[in-house]
Amino acid sequence: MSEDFKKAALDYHAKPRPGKISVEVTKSAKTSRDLSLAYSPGVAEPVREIAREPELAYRFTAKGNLVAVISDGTAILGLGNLGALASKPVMEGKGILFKLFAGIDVFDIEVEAEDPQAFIDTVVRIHTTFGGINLEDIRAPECFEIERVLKEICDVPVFHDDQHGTAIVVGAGLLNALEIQNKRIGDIKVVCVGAGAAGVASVRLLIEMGARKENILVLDRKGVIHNRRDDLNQYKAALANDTDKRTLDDAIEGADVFIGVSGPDMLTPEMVKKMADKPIIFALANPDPEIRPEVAKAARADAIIATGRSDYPNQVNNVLCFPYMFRGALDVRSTSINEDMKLAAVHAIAELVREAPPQEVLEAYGGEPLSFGPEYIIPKPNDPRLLGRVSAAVARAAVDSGVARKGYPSHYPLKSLDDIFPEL
Ligand SMILES: NC(=O)C1=CN([C@@H]2O[C@H](COP(=O)(O)OP(=O)(O)OC[C@H]3O[C@@H](n4cnc5c(N)ncnc54)[C@H](OP(=O)(O)O)[C@@H]3O)[C@@H](O)[C@H]2O)C=CC1
Ligand SMILES: CC(=O)C(=O)O
Ligand SMILES: [Mg+2]
Repeated sequence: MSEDFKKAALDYHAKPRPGKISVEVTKSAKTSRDLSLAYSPGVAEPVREIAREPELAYRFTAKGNLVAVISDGTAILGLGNLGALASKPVMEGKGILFKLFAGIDVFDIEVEAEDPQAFIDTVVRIHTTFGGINLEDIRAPECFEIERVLKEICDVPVFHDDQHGTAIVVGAGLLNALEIQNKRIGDIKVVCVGAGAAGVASVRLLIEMGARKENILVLDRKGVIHNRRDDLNQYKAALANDTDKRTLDDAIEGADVFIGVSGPDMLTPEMVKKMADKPIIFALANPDPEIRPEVAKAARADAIIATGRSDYPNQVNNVLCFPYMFRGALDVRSTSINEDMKLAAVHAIAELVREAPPQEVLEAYGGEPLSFGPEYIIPKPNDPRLLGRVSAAVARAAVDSGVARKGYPSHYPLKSLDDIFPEL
């Protein structure tokens, strides 16, 4: 990042008021009658109703459109464990994306937790406030157990975005990239650098989508995860293969696909040159990818390249998923987010690039035409069609798989954010 850009980023966060998000009032509260309805004595009525029938919290409070974005700050982007408070700009950032793209209100919550159990206890104690829980930037392997336990206890959807949001968008981008490169998912050799939240979930989902475990080499800081290593946690061990390859340099030879969810500058031009014909390179570490697209492209003109950033083509980033995953889940009052809902999101996101994007998307990206191809394998984050398509696919899958407490919404598919609150 240039010094100018760093300063611009700090100014953006500081001015004209600190931070990126605020709370808004949704009802008139000007007159004494308004105040007597909003507060005392009128507020006692919904209190009594909710005490009698807890489901009525969805009718009388903001719960049904409110998501907690919760972190302990142990894996902030690719910056590492910088503590709960330092994660707040990212959590506020997720909050604005939830609001802008799916109309969902967010409280960002940064938890000072001495261990995973303390984090779990905190979330359990506050979860009733929310319609859904988005876990964010929690390091592996702790994140897996944290999510498992919270899913078991909480009766609202719990979703670790760095795991599943990332995996879903990787899956969608890869389906399209494979089609362009004329490769089949069951045949491809994959190298995934990063065996944390994003890496483990992405590899699991790719296997669910038809990739073969024996064709996937996963690496952590110590190199290739193979079945003669005795230092693997259970999540890494489940992805270990019987292989003699030990380093990224060994593993990348002949690979069709590189997925980077680790840290900056891991992949060298020499490694890219050793990949199979028509390679696919998803260098997704934030803020700095495993290889710069211009460097990868210079090494291999036939590569399709994606990053997690907004300043290059093909932004494979979980922002394409989490707002709409929660929109769909909230609108059918789903008790969880299951595999059917995830796969529905993969296909809904992937399919959007087959159709010409709306004019507003083209204008936001410099007016250049966008058509399905190596530089357009995944929708742009500001594509308004994501709201209708992805939330509808997720809601339908929730209803069909039996985790929804309400039927498929009669006001779906959503055409815009103006449609999200149907008349009661
Ligand atoms: N584009 C997107 O949408 C997203 C991108 N990401 C990015 O992916 C990265 C990982 O995030 P997340 O999974 O949440 O983090 P985790 O902390 O859960 O996992 C990080 C993983 O990367 C490995 N790793 C880190 N540095 C290296 C290295 N130098 N060589 C090899 N492996 C390395 C770690 O190895 P070890 O296990 O040995 O410690 C670990 O397995 C971050 O940069 C994040 O910004 C994450 C989510 C979404
Ligand atoms: C995008 C995101 O969630 C991350 O980099 O952690
Ligand atoms: Mg994250």
